[in-house]
Amino acid sequence: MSRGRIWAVLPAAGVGRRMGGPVPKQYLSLAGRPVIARTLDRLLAVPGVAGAVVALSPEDDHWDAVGYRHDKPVQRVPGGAERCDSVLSALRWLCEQGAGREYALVHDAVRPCVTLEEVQRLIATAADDQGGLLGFPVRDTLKRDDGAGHVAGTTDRDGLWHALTPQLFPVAALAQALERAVEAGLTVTDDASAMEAAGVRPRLVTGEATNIKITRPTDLALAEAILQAQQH
Ligand SMILES: Nc1ccn([C@@H]2O[C@H](COP(=O)(O)OP(=O)(O)OP(=O)(O)O)[C@@H](O)[C@H]2O)c(=O)n1
Ligand SMILES: C[C@](O)(CO)[C@H](O)COP(=O)(O)O
Repeated sequence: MSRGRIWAVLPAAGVGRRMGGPVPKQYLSLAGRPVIARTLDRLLAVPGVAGAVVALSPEDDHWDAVGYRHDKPVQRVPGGAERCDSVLSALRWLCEQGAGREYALVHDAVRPCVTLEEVQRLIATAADDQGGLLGFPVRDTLKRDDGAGHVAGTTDRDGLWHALTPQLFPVAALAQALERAVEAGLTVTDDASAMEAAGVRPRLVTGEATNIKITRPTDLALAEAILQAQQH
């Protein structure tokens, strides 16, 4: 059971190198609406979510044109050089507002197909000090390469999960864990890995494989098909 308010935290300061093109992928049109607007719609529709903090590049000149409006508050903060810096910026802002003991539901701005059901499952299971993340078990056979285009071995997939977002943690605890991970020079590609480095064992909560991250050009058409399928 949640002991405090929950704030959606959206890192949205990336440049989308793998997507390419002049417009960062969070601002590309997905079925007639910017990706980031669709993602915000989904998270702010969750009854327990009080509002959102979006971390944008200091050079961002697209957000204002989106003109995003919602009954719940949406705060813009400056993002940083890496995803973890952008998340930290949003968490620091929340701490300044006195929300350090509340919860951050950190979600990539470029995962617009996340469902209400999976977010509610995460909140119902993981709103405590341990926190948790959505994920799903690896389904395919895994190969390790030898660096020269041949198979060096087959890796046991038993117990391996794909990490998704959202990831849910207490605001101040996650901020401290990320700060320490950055200071220690650790590579933290998600929020849970900073908490793991701090000795926490976040819960793995089953999410949907359709909660894709728009990363490469073909993902846009895939996301559009997923959104269409979700309407039926
Ligand atoms: N300095 C950064 C880098 C990434 N992100 C955000 O983190 C999320 C997931 O990152 P990713 O898919 O890697 O986005 P990009 O960094 O934009 O993509 P790429 O790695 O291809 O450049 C995205 O919402 C992205 O905007 C961020 O807020 N700040
Ligand atoms: C946070 C994340 O979405 C979890 O899958 C992911 O780590 C983002 O970064 P990536 O470099 O695209 O894996």
